[in-house]
Amino acid sequence: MSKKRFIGNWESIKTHQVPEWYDDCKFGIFIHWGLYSVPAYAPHTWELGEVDSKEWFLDNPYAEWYYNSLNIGKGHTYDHHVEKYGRDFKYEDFAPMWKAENWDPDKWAKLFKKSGAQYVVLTTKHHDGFCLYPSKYTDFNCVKMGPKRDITGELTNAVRAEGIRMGLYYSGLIDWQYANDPIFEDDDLFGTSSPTFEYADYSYKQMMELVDTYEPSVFWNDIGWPKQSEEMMPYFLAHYYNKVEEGVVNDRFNGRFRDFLTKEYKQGKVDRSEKWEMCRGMGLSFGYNENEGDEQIIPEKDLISLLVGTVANNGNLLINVGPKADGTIPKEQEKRLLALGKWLETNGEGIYGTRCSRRESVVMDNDTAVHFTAKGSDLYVFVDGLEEGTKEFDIPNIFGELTPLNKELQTESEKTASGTRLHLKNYRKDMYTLCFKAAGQE
Ligand SMILES: C[C@@H]1N[C@H](CN)[C@@H](O)[C@H](O)[C@@H]1O
Repeated sequence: MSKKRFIGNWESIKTHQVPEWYDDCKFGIFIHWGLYSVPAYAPHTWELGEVDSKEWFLDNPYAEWYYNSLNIGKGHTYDHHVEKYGRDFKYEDFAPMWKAENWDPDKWAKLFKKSGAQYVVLTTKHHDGFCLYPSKYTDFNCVKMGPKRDITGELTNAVRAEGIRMGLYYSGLIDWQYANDPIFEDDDLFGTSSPTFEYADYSYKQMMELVDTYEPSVFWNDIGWPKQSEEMMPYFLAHYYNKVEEGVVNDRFNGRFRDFLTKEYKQGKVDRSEKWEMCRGMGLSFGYNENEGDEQIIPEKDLISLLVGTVANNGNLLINVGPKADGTIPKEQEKRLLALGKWLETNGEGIYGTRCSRRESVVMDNDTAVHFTAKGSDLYVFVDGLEEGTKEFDIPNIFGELTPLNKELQTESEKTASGTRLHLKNYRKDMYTLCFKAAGQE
């Protein structure tokens, strides 16, 4: 079949279909790495959405917002900066300190492979405006200074060599090299961000050079798109889809278009009728935060539950890693990725390549949950949140044999008036969420 061609108008763009791969893959890894990884500091305060934006920005837990936390001139991060680096030390002064001296992109790619991730999304330019690729339009980039390497290029090659798709994040509306009024609340995000035609032109040209140079499978725009160039959006999207046939974009293009909806932590309206993706840090931050160790980040059990609950409701999970400035991934984050990968080795059949079941998730009275996925006529039943040593568990409205994907698990199924009672002989909590195949029962 000849390749579909798009032209730069909304009528053409709106014929774009979400490619199967994005529905099949279920799990990706976000990477926030940049100058903010040098100070690697934020207070461990709230999860996004827990407090209103006025409180949020004063003690921002996002370590990748270090620049703004200095710009507002108060709060924990500002006080920490003055004490450790001095009042006159500018954010840009971190650039020569970022060496990435221990960075081995192949090692990262192999870890991502072991985690079971099917795609990666790397920050190519976050809000601070520092580019993790040799942009033709600014020298404020990681080849001209700091690591003096094409981080995006090297990681793209390493990730693709492992058969994983590469996506790119770009901060479309905020670039503190073009507009850096301090942001004290959400309204400032959209009211004062990058108000010039100059920036609109700059960002359009950077997004095009990213597409042409790296041909990313995912173009993950953030915050929004400059109003001054909104009418250029269809041209960008047509160019992107013509260049990257299986490319997808998220929903952060001023609400004008999307291939998938996004949730960030618990923020964002999604429903299972449309493809969506949930992103979050392993802790409260995307960028590495020295205040987030093993105790402050999501436990393996909850990360696996998050994946299952997201996939069962038509979502992908994009879990973030925040590497250290030297290029190593914090041990506690690596541990979570390996736990995910080990669980997926056993239970991935009920995750990858599945679609939403016609059955919706059920929360049981003892706080356990039953989630469903489907693959053709086969149903996969996930039992989540069992206590250590649980001996039996009732699954409503499913009748017949339930075969555990975890071959270590010894079970017996007993038909009851309302469904199936599972007798679990040796459930251990390190088995995490259990998955059973109910052949032909979707
Ligand atoms: C994925 C996250 N998106 C938010 C904007 N909603 C950013 O402000 C944050 O730093 C991170 O990149």
